[in-house]
Amino acid sequence: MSDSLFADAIQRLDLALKYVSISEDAIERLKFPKASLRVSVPVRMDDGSLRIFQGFRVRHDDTRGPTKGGIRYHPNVSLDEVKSLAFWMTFKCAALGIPFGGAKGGITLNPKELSRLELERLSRGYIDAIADFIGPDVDIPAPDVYTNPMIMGWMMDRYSTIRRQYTPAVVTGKPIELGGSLGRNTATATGAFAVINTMIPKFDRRPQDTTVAIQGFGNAGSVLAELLFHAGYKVVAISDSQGAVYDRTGLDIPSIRRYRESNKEMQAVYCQGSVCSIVERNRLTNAELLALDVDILIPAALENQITEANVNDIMAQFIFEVANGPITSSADRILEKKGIRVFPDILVNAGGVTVSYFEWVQNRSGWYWTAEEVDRRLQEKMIEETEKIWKMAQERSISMRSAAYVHALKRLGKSIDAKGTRNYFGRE
Ligand SMILES: NC(=O)C1=CN([C@@H]2O[C@H](COP(=O)(O)OP(=O)(O)OC[C@H]3O[C@@H](n4cnc5c(N)ncnc54)[C@H](OP(=O)(O)O)[C@@H]3O)[C@@H](O)[C@H]2O)C=CC1
Ligand SMILES: O=C(O)CCC(=O)C(=O)O
Repeated sequence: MSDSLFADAIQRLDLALKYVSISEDAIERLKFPKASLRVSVPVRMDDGSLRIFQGFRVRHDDTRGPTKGGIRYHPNVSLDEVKSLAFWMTFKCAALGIPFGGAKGGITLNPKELSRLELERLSRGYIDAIADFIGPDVDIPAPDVYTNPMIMGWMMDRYSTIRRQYTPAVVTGKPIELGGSLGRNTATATGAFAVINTMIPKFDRRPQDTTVAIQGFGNAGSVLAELLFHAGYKVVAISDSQGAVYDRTGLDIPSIRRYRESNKEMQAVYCQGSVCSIVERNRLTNAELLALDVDILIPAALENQITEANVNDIMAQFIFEVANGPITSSADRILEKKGIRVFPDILVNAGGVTVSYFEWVQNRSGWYWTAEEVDRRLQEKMIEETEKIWKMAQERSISMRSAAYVHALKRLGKSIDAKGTRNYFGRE
């Protein structure tokens, strides 16, 4: 296996190309990001010192529209990671039929070590550094790991100041008061829940007989855990960066979420209460959670969690990828051979970007939708595209991942070819 995440991501493209005929030019184009920006962001810290942070923004492909993708604050952020995340965004938007290309951004840091004011200065400084690279018709950021609506609000405000124009459509996932969409904060989980509810009955399973383990209890994982709980699924294990907790009779997810919410320190940006300090019994490591004998495993934290090293420990029958890239391509091949059904990130977690698209449409039109309208359109989109991908997987006897890539590639290939080779590649 290659040690580069991007090289590994490209392997998914190569695999899907066996099942779809698109022009060589289009394929070549998709193997390289359109543009990558690396910036230094100087931040005056509360103690008066100056720290320089490394930031990135990568635009992978804009054939189908302005590029779109979140911004991550994490110690492991690198150009390789951001390129891969941008690549997946291109395929996610195409798989869902959203008129956007793919992008991603990030800053390398542990945001939990910064005060709220330091975070605000960092977020505004990042926008100062990338302002010429983004825009409502060019590239539109959103939240990802360890970023949230408050940070998106600061970013939108800073961009508007630079442009001397109120520009809500430059960023999505904003606070409602600054033009955010109802339903964006829960959209990733709601979309994943729609995929699970569409797929699980096809295997003659009922929620009440189905056990679930979820790695990651943030925006995506915690909301999804609660949706599954209310639908009758037995959520037996959850985790965060501190470790996992397990109860084979099922965890009371709403109480855990309520406890965390009520104990958030008022000034803290990141929730301080780990699930491990809330549920004190049956502690596990994250590695042990992945190996639990459950029906459904949901990685909802970071990439590269299931690799060749631990793939043979996996006992779940279904894996729904809420995180981006949680399974390496070599582990994926082994899971397929073992008959474990994997539902891919570019479909399962696409609810987030779908409602981001709705937010952008609302910002552009100045007409704001009700929560019911957002939810109705999200459900419609997620179920329709899940069914199309499932049908293709059945008809061609291929994995859901390959089917999702083929589905996306067909849309991408048509758009790339429609542009014409002369225009696109500068040929005479
Ligand atoms: N937010 C969105 O709209 C979308 C997110 N995604 C993807 O979903 C995944 C999660 O994102 P999101 O929920 O927004 O992020 P959050 O920042 O809200 O939450 C991240 C969660 O992952 C936990 N975590 C961090 N490191 C580890 C680790 N090493 N092992 C286990 N858990 C860990 C965190 O724990 P702790 O609280 O202890 O720090 C936290 O519970 C990411 O892959 C992201 O790219 C995909 C589409 C859209
Ligand atoms: O909402 C968006 O625009 C992008 C969300 C995101 O980063 C993702 O889907 O991975």
